[in-house]
Amino acid sequence: MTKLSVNINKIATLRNARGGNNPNVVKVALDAERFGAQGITVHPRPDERHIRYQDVIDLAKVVTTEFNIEGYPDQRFMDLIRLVRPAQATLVPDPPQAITSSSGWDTIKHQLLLRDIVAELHESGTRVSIFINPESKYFEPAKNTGTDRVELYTEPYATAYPSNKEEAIRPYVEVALLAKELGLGLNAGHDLDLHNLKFLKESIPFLDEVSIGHALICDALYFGLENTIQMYRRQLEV
Ligand SMILES: CC(=O)[C@@H](O)[C@H](O)COP(=O)(O)O
Ligand SMILES: NCC(=O)COP(=O)(O)O
Repeated sequence: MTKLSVNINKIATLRNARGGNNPNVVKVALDAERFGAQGITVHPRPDERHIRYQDVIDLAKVVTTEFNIEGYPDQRFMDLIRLVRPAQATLVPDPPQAITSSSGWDTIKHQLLLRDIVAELHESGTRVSIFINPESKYFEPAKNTGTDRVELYTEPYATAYPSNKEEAIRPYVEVALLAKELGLGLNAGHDLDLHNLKFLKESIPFLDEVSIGHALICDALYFGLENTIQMYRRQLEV
């Protein structure tokens, strides 16, 4: 079964726009779980443009599905993970000023750094996933870091999907089979939506988890959050 983890970054974007507490990030997370989300994902960025570090602390107390915290493993991020001990930490190589995530790790260049980070996170009892591009050269070095999973960066797939879905999925199937051979768990995320999700799942049926935020929250403006989460869940029931 492929789990749907709902990324609620953009709920915090809307809340921060007016400076109050509406929408309430904790309430939305609990409602999302009640509506069928099998995980909650947040990405506290250093400038706290959306999810704040305090949000993470508050959410950790109440989330009952899998809590997945994404981010660059600087000291503040590592201290946060050690404090809240989420089910999963997803390491992303984003610089502080990045408008959004735009690449996976160079696990060749950063293998030793990542190996130490993974070991430290394992001490907190947290599963580790490493954000990765669909390039086979990065997968054995990723395995050598000791990470439990990798998360396929799916923006290139989403961009290419409308013009040629068979070509778009090809590198992802190749590296997914390699990950499986290496004994790596497999997540996927970024720019997944109601158009491209089903084909990804059909092509890689052994995906452990997809984390979806931007498109899902946008869809919820039209279909409602409960209906939207159910619509995304149905895309994964192939
Ligand atoms: C790592 C990734 O691809 C996304 O989870 C990321 O959290 C998106 O961040 P923004 O919501 O800040 O665009
Ligand atoms: N790891 C991907 C994620 O959590 C959400 O990415 P997006 O759906 O907001 O692009």
